[in-house]
Amino acid sequence: MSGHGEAQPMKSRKSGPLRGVAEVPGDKSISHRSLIFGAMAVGETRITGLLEGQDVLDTAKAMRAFGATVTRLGEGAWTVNGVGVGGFREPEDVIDCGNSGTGVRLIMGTMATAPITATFTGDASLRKRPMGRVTDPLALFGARAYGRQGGRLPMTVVGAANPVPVRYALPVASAQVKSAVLLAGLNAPGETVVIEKEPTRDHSERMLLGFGARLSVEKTGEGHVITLTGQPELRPQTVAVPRDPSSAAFPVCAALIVEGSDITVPGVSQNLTRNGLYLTLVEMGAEIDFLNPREEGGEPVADLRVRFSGEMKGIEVPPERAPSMIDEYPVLSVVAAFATGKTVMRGVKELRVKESDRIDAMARGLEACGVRIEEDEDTLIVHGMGPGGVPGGATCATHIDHRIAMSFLVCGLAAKAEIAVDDGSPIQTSFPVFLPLMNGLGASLTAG
Ligand SMILES: O=C(O)C1=C[C@@H](OP(=O)(O)O)[C@@H](O)[C@H](O)C1
Ligand SMILES: C=C(OP(=O)(O)O)C(=O)O
Repeated sequence: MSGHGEAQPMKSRKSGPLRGVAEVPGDKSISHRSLIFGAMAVGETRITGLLEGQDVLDTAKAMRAFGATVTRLGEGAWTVNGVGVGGFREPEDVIDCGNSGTGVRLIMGTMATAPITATFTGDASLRKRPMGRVTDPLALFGARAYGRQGGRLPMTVVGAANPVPVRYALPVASAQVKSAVLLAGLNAPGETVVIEKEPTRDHSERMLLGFGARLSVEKTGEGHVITLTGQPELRPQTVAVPRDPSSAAFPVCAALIVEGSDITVPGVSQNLTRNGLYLTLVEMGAEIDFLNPREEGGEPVADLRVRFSGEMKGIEVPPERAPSMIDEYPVLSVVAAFATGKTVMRGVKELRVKESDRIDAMARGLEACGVRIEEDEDTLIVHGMGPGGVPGGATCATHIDHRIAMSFLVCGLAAKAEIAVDDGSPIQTSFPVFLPLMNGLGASLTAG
């Protein structure tokens, strides 16, 4: 949906201890990929635990527009009957990816090596985000893209009728760009190679192997060298989507700052390309037990028992950890505001090109709540005020950004005075049950 509907103000206020089990929904990255890889396989892919957030629903709709049959059987249970690698048909209308950078960039990659043309758009947030990072490597395959100034949506992509394979070193640490190149490489003859200096989330690599593609990852001095053999026949899979560690971050961080809390969050990914927040919280002194380690849906997971941690201290977050926690900096900056001492987050300029400029959104909102912030282009520094020390009492702007909305609502659960957000509706994109789930643990969150 290109509009995100009417603004939905929300509020949170100081809460009693959070208690209970927080069963967060399915992983957003893996949900998008199950639909897209399912659409490129021949036969029926069965998915359970699919995240039914708006971002993923928009990808499901797009897969239908390109010719796949996508069916919802029940809550989180979906099937995709794919058209095969290179089998996308030309959509009859504009593809609207709503709020989703992952959706639009992965789908552009997928159609870029098919002999079809598609026009993409999104909501006011997505239309501001840079697409050149994806269309530049797609041009090497022979695709052409015509967008607005600065490589913005709406944008028309003309797929390459005779694609050539590509060797591409990622100029930014981005799993979306890596995945777009790999997806384009699927329908190019020969070997497509992607080189990433810093490892980013590896769901595309894991899932491509699962769907039967020939892919290898070599760790070299240049970084990870990923080699994909083009034009495989992908085999349909049964995908059990694990829970989303980026959504789990919100109840986890809330429990760490709300006095007396003791919650369990089952099935949180321990994938090394996703677990940076959890390492960071432990370094800050968080009381987190990682229980019952096991595999679920092809991902290493553990059950997290999380208790209020009064004694957390500010730290320097290692910049090389950024890709493994890129979506978690907003909520980490809230925990940092309740820690003692300063938390320094460097190497985070990618945050400026997410659903909003997340450095600016967190800095302005935390300042409005009485927290001292320092920032530059690539850095966010939060001066902690200690347990319960954040004054609050502000309305924070969310800029059509679900993570900003949820972060300030978490902040309000432990601040001295109520915190409001101007628009919580974007929460629907990734965590539609956020309000009832948090309130079920004892949080005081209200809409309206
Ligand atoms: O590949 C993915 O599923 C994602 C990659 C990340 O984006 P970048 O590739 O822009 O870092 C992340 O922020 C996004 O939420 C999901
Ligand atoms: C950055 C995010 O998503 P996307 O890029 O898919 O819009 C996110 O979910 O935090």
